[in-house]
Amino acid sequence: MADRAFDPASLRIGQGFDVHALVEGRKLILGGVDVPHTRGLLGHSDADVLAHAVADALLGGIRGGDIGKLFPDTDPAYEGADSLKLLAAVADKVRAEGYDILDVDSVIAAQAPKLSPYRDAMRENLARAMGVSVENVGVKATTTERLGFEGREEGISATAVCLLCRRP
Ligand SMILES: Nc1ccn([C@@H]2O[C@H](COP(=O)(O)O)[C@@H](O)[C@H]2O)c(=O)n1
Ligand SMILES: C[C@@]1(CO)OP(=O)(O)OP(=O)(O)OC[C@H]1O
Repeated sequence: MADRAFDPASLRIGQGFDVHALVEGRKLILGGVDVPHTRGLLGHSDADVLAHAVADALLGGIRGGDIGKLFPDTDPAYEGADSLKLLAAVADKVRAEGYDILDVDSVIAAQAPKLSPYRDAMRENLARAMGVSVENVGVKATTTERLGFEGREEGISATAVCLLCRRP
């Protein structure tokens, strides 16, 4: 790391969190992956709770509000929107503000279905959307041991953190 000297004041962290309800008759899209399941997430967009949490983490890092401010859920333009495209637009905004995306990590809280088979595909989709290496994108999954709304399979939540660096 000796050759990677940087001004610590150029670093920013961001945190994002999102929840969507599980309902019948919707696809379950997580990190851009169409996960086979009996129910899917309800939302104005494709309700990709993971992509939304990551987008909000990026926006937190630049103190840029949140995705609801950028892409209002009252705007028909975002009805059924591909959330990876919204995430790509947010990543472009981060770079336009003078920041590079160094690292992103995330957790999905879902009692079901089993998500580990889709983890790497989600990482690849998120990385491509943000224009970063897949090595710099983490996705994890946890149940909540049947506790809370995720545990009762009423919904799925996701949380994400990111590290940004202002270009010199
Ligand atoms: N929807 C999920 C939830 C969990 N996993 C994987 O199972 C592991 C154990 O989960 P616990 O909640 O019992 O700690 C977890 O670390 C994940 O690898 C999963 O794939 N999909
Ligand atoms: C993604 C957006 C797009 O209108 O809508 P939803 O899919 O409803 O998702 P949510 O996280 O509730 O709000 C953010 C909105 O920007």
